[in-house]
Amino acid sequence: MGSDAYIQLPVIDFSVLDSQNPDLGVYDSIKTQVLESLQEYGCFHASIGGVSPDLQNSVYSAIENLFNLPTETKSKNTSTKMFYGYIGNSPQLPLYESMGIDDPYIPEQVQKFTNLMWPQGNPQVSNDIHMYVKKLWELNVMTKKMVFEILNLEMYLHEHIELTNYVLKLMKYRVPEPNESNLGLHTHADAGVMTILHQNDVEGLEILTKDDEWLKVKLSPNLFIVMAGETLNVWLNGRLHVPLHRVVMRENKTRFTLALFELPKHGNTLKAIEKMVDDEHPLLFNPFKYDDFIKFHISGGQGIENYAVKAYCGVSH
Ligand SMILES: O=C(O)CCC(=O)C(=O)O
Ligand SMILES: [Fe+2]
Repeated sequence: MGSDAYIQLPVIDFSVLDSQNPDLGVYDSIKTQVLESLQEYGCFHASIGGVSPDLQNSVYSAIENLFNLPTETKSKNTSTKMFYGYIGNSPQLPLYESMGIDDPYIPEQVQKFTNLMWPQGNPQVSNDIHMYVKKLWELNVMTKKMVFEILNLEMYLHEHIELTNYVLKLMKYRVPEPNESNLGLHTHADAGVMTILHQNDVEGLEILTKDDEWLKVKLSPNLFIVMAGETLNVWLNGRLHVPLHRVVMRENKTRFTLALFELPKHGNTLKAIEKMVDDEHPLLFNPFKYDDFIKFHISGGQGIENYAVKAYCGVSH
């Protein structure tokens, strides 16, 4: 399986905002591009400053080393979030392996993880991962701020920042055996708020467009993929497109990727921002408790085209 054509994702340059006095016109133009891309594709490619090729290489070589550790060691990686501790040898996804770090923008959290994996410690890797995550986190925060601003929801931003936290996921996809399917990760929409994704060296990510066409995402080592999740669309009452995507392994090479997920905190109720609901935009999702949704998700209650949140609380009109 797999697609042949590439998606032409918009490339948005955030690095111009790094200067002390960014031009307001430039800021506004980026904001518009962000919203339009998320409405049309549910994602875009972002170019950011501050991630040197050296940093990138050292983070990916650390990821490779991490996955080479014994399964017993890797299994020590747990998360307060369901699906974000160590996953490997899954019969449904035999090519896929992953580890997660909770709240990775806190240096001590990354250190806790590296100390668990390398009991003698590994400050270099811990620092590199933290530095890298900080950049991805800044990109996430900026994107969310821009989306709220352009939809005139500034006054709701702070409250919605408080509703979420973050997990960094490190992923490995092995090369399929000759008799195995090349599906690395099944079709899904990200259930959280927003995902910042990076594929380093080997392609594999594919996105279903609004026209129902599966297209490959081109490998761009210097660009990050920003993707909307279903929770963001619950808040915004469906203003964005949330893309279904999957991973297909077509190259004869092990694939490593990295993703920063912004997820609702446990215990929270998620619902549309009132201002986003009116005659023209009837309510699309019933308010729901995130923990109840997770239970539903684990029980495999997905259904409707792999949009798990929509399957759980979507309103039928
Ligand atoms: O590895 C990838 O490129 C995609 C991973 C992904 O979609 C996910 O973990 O939700
Ligand atoms: Fe995903």
